[in-house]
This record gives sequence, structure tokens and C-alpha cells, in this order.
Amino acid sequence: MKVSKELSQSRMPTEHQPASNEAKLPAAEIPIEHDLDPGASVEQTPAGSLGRILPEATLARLTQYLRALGAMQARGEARTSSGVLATEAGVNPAILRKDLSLLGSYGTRGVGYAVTDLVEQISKAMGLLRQWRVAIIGAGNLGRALSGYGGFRSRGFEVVALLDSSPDVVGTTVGDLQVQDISDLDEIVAATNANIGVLSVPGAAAQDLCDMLVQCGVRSILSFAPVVLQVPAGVVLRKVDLATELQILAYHAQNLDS
Ligand SMILES: NC(=O)c1ccc[n+]([C@@H]2O[C@H](COP(=O)([O-])OP(=O)(O)OC[C@H]3O[C@@H](n4cnc5c(N)ncnc54)[C@H](O)[C@@H]3O)[C@@H](O)[C@H]2O)c1
Repeated sequence: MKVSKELSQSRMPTEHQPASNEAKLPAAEIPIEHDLDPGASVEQTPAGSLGRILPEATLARLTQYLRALGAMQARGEARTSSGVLATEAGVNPAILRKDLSLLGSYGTRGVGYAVTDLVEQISKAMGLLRQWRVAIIGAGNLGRALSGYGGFRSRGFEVVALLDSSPDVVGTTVGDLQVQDISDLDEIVAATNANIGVLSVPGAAAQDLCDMLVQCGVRSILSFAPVVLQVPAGVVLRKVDLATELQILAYHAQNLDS
């Protein structure tokens, strides 16, 4: 595996693209909008098919709408109203209408939204109509659990590779996948067309592996490692930190008690 150290020189200091990079980015990736909801996250996300940035909070709610719409489809319901969808998604109807208007979807007064059309519109805006192939790096407790999680495939994310560096783990089987050697990462990414990398490795190894993924052409990375990672322009990095979530939960629980 050949990983250029030039990467470290071009790394950006944040997980998302700063405004100073706008000129270098393709038009579809230029951040143009922050969150609309007071108090919500102002993280930036590359623009999807709409050619514009959707606020982080809107993106999170769109996934809730998709879940609710999926349940409606399963019940054979062809149409819905903003009120019903908002209730099923657990969202304020005015916020829902605002979110959907960002996609150019306004519904029809008295008729509402066609469920299938709305699913397609949201899926397209979120890039979910594309094929996403996931390579998981780190086949320990978390990596194995993630690779076996059925919710990825049902939402269009196929785990195509599971890699590790430990001789005790490489060659073992997890579900349908055989754990492969991390030193073959570039060949494996090329062969599987993996376009999302998941890091479920110890923090100390995460930055080097993140660099390796970038070097292999993977531009979307999800990290579970409890460390700050740096990526070059043109790469989207998301971090899941369960300990941080628990700490925030503790803060809110404490306020409920007082
Ligand atoms: N297990 C959890 O519930 C959990 C929850 C949240 C976050 N995390 C984080 O996720 C990461 C993984 O946790 P885990 O519990 O699965 O750990 P683990 O020790 O069970 O697994 C880590 C795996 O990474 C592999 N690895 C180490 N260095 C590597 C390298 N250079 N290349 C390829 N593989 C390498 C190890 O061989 C091991 O199989 C950690 O950073 C942890 O803090 C874990």
C-alpha cells in the first residue's frame, strides 16, 4: 500500500470544507447555506443533486421523513399530508413544510404529497439513488457488528469489504465477508468500487488509515474512532462519537432533574 505523505500537507483542519476552499471546489460542493433552525448544528455538508447545501438539521429530518414514508408505503398509502407526515416523523409541520420546500416540493393544497414521489425526491436530494459501497476498516467488536447490520443494505449501503491488520483476524469470516488484509486496501477498493470508508479502529491508527482511504480515492469517510481526523479538500468526513452523545444526554438529564 503506497500512501503519499503529501496528503498530510494538504489536509484541512476541520471535518468539513471551509469557505476559503470554495473557489477550488466543484460548483456542486460550494457551501452556500447554514442551518435554518435556531440552536441547531451549523456544520456544512457538500451539496447533493440539488446543487446546494442542505442544513445538517434538515438532512437529519429528511431521514426521519423517509422512514415515515417507508412505513406509509408498507401500509399501501399513496398520499399523505404535511400534518400526517410531520406527526409520524415526530416533527413540527411548519418545519417539515420548510424542509420539503428546500427540495422544491410544496405539495398540493387539499391533496398533499404523493408518497412515492416524495420518497424519490428526498432520496435523490440525499444521494440515496446512487449505489454506495462500504469498506469497513477494523474487524473488531464494532466492525463486525456494523458489517452484519441489515439496516445498511435495506437503505442502499452495501458492505463490500471488511479489512484488518491483525493476523488473528484476517482470513476469518463475518457473515458473507472474509476479513481482508489492510495492506491490500488499494486493490480491494479498486476491485469493489468502494466509495465509503468506515473506520472502526483504535484512535491511534485512525489518521493513517484515513489517509490511506483518501489515497485510494475514497471521498466519503465515517469514523468511529474517538480522535480528531483531518482530511484534504474534496473529502467528506463524518464522525460518530457515542461517548459525546452520552455526555450530552447526561447534561439534559441533569437539567430535567433540577
Ligand atoms: N465497540 C463499541 O461499542 C464502540 C463504540 C463507539 C466507538 N468505538 C470505537 O470504535 C473503534 C473500534 O472499537 P472496537 O471495540 O471494535 O475495537 P476492537 O479492538 O475490538 O477492534 C479494533 C480492530 O481494529 C484493528 N486494527 C488496529 N489497527 C489497525 C490498522 N492499522 N489497520 C487495520 N485494522 C487495524 C484491530 O486489529 C481490531 O481488530 C475504537 O476507536 C473505539 O473507541 C467502539
